[in-house]
Amino acid sequence: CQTGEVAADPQLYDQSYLSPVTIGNSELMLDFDTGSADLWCFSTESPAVQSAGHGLYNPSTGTELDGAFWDITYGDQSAASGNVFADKVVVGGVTATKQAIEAATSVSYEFTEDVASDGLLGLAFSSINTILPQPQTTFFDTVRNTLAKAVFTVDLKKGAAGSYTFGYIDSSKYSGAITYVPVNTANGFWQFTADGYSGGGNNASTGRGGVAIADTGTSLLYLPASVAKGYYSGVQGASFDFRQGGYTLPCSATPPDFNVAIGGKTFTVPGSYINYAPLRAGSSTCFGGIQADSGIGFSIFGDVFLKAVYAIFDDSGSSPKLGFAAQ
Ligand SMILES: CNCc1nccn1C
Repeated sequence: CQTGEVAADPQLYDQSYLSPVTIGNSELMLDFDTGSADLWCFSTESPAVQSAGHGLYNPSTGTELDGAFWDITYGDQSAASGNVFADKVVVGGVTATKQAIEAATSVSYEFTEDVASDGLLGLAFSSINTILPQPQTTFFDTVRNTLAKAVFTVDLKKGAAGSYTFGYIDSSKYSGAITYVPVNTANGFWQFTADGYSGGGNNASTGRGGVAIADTGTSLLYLPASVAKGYYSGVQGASFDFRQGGYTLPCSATPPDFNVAIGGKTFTVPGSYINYAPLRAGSSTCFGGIQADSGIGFSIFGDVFLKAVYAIFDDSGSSPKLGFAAQ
């Protein structure tokens, strides 16, 4: 029975968290993403103009899946595509002997520019894997029957290294009880229902909960427009900036804490997490860590929320569930 743990290293402003993964005989830094289900990486097949500065997977150690290809577009319209190989993947000591590796032959500029990241490791449900003609399993699904327990956990931190564990829950990483809620897998995400919100201006219109997904690959916390508006109504100098496409606030502000009720338990995001990052280096205006989820169709509990809790992604029972505990 396999268990393992791997570091989650924060990038600038906690924009993403990267973890070392051995693929074939390359060690790459991948962005673990519970909001998607493709394991893709820059490769020796990627055009040099797109892959400059990135670690590359060399498919010579793998076996090509003939006729298989993949093409993914994320919510922010970033995209990548390529072909597929089966190869050995090791994450924190947990080994998948034959994992589908999606080698990029084309990536959009968002990925080219993010030189610290060599690709993504999807941890959503394999039902949304983009490989055609036959979707393949995520790393977690590939190894889950070899794990001591079919779970992985997420312990992200603000401005410090956190960790992912596979196959076990680490009791040293949380305090109090774990609150579990059911997961709806219909859209392929770790989707749950938040009971309600409070904190901030008009107490962030408490009581209005909603459908949400837990997404380690998204930096911020996207909430119903009325909740986001209500929160910032209590923050001096905050406003919705159409040019920036979201709420901004003075970097000097100390925004109020924000509370989320899930499964009857309240989890608090410290206000400091919501003063997210300067619009550009040296700016005294910062982008807010809470934004409206308008047009998405559900709320996204990205890293701004996840770094305030210990999260358990549990597929060990008759149906998947999400656990949250105070860090
Ligand atoms: C889908 N989850 C995270 C995400 N959103 C935009 C890009 N990425 C990787």
